[in-house]
Amino acid sequence: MLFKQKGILFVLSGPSGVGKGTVRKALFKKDTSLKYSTSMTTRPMRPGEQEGVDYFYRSKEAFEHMIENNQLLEHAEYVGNYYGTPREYVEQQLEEGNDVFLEIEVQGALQVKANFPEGVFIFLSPPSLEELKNRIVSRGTETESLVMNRLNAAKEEIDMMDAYDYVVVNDRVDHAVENVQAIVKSEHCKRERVASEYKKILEVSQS
Ligand SMILES: Nc1nc2c(ncn2[C@@H]2O[C@H](COP(=O)(O)OP(=O)(O)O)[C@@H](O)[C@H]2O)c(=O)[nH]1
Ligand SMILES: Nc1ncnc2c1ncn2[C@@H]1O[C@H](COP(=O)(O)OP(=O)(O)O)[C@@H](O)[C@H]1O
Repeated sequence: MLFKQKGILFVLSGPSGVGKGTVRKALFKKDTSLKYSTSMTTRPMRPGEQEGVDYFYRSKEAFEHMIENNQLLEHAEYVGNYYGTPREYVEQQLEEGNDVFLEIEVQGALQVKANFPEGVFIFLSPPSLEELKNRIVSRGTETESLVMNRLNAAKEEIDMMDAYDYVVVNDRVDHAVENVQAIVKSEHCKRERVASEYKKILEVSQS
């Protein structure tokens, strides 16, 4: 009997401004075996962003239609906009044996954990709240009141750290990327071991 292994779902999450996007982009330059799931959002496109690359940009109505039709694996309202993960791409890639990588905020990660407890959940943490504030301000994409909203959300999100399998501190981008790569490698080794034990049991039971 042929034993086909499913892919692993990796979820990178953490507060806004911690560097999730930066770390994910640097990781994808080094690791081409992971499939990135592009999210859908109702927030306006920022300069330099592209439809289908950074996000799928949709109206509130179109997004709500996706929710009603159960076409999102998870979704969250974050600082006044919707963000969500299209279900079909993720399920199809995992079924084909490909590893899928999500980069999402904390409420969404907790929903994915409820539906996919076998996923691997990584919390990207700032070295300090002070440094988090510096990063949000220096990125220059938010007004002062939005910076405060994001920092307040961050404090609540940091309290959720215990629900994750791993915590990676984003002190330096290259360190954080190496740590995420080490997690990916180690999860592969674990799954390989489990698969080879499973194969042995199948062989014994069929002989
Ligand atoms: N739940 C959920 N959060 C998402 C998704 N895509 C992006 N996010 C998160 O939504 C938050 C806001 O994203 P964005 O407006 O692009 O700002 P930035 O990531 O802080 O530059 C970030 O924490 C993202 O990681 C998604 O599909 N689902
Ligand atoms: N390790 C790091 N050290 C210093 N600045 C960083 C680091 N990681 C990310 N940044 C900067 O912090 C800001 C927020 O990063 P970003 O990737 O947009 O965060 P997120 O996707 O979590 O909201 C950006 O200006 C980015 O260049």
